Amino acid sequence: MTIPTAELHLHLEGTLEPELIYTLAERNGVQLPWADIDDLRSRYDFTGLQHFLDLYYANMAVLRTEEDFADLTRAYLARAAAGGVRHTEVFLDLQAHTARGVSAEVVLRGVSGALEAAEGEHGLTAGLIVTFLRHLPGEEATAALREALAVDVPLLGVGLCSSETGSAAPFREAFELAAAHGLHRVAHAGEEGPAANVTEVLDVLGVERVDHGLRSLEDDALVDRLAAERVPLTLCPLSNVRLQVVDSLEGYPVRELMDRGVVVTVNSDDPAYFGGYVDDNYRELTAALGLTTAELATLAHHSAEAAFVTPERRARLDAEIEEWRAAQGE
Ligand SMILES: Nc1ncnc2[nH]cnc12
Ligand SMILES: [Zn+2]
Repeated sequence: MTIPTAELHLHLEGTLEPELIYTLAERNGVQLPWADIDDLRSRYDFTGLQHFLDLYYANMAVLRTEEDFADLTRAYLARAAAGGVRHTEVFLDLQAHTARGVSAEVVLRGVSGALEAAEGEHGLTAGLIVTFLRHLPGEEATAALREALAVDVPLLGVGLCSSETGSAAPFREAFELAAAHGLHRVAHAGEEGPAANVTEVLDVLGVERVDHGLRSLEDDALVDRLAAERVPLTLCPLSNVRLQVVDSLEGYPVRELMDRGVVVTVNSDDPAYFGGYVDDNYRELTAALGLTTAELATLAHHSAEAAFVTPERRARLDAEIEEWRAAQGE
């Protein structure tokens, strides 16, 4: 039985599998620049974040209609549920679609409709986090949030992702607008960028969780702060290997961060690109580091603690994790 968990760092567009890219390209009459699906797959050998992002944004060209976004979301939810995900908070790069002429309404209705059906179909609760693109100007993030707020779909929060270059300060206004609307706030930082980027998103954007945050380890005082304030890090082990942020899972510092009191969680980031969904991340990390049942249960409990859910929902997830632990016989 796979470990029950919340998934808190998952880019919906990063679940776009090569097969679905080809299906949607055919459905929408989009000409792909690859010879065939194997040619596309052969390009998934990334030298770093920007190399990956270039392909990730290019592949989004096949997503055009509300049905496309609903199909993508349903495919992810079915795979996630099969892999033990009980609650998911899905990132959506809205600006990457509106920039291509797909309306916010088409995107948000397709995704949100599928997320709302997940509880009935899979017993899986889900929320939607609109992620701002850091390589674009801050005012465009604010405008994207206003567009999203004008569509009648429930939003859980906002995030910040894409290339980790430049200051996050231009996004302060967008994050303040989000806070004023009662939305949760997260941001990618300390993935390829330095520990100072983590401090910046905490202090300038007021984020409640940090996505990746691995390079926080370069600043002892920051690690102590994350632990003291119980600011969770949403780690993505397979992503970090595939984007060459770390050399291998054998040296992955998840145990070190747990031992130092940091609320670390395990997530998949862009599973269609990085060789695995969240259950694959748990399994490969366990194989590499020899994680015990108790350590795995702690990681899963961290995901419940870090999730933006009601105390009742959290308690149900914690109880499922304890049932899983008991079933392991340790
Ligand atoms: N790993 C990642 N880092 C930053 N932005 C992203 N967008 C999708 N995946 C990302
Ligand atoms: Zn990410």
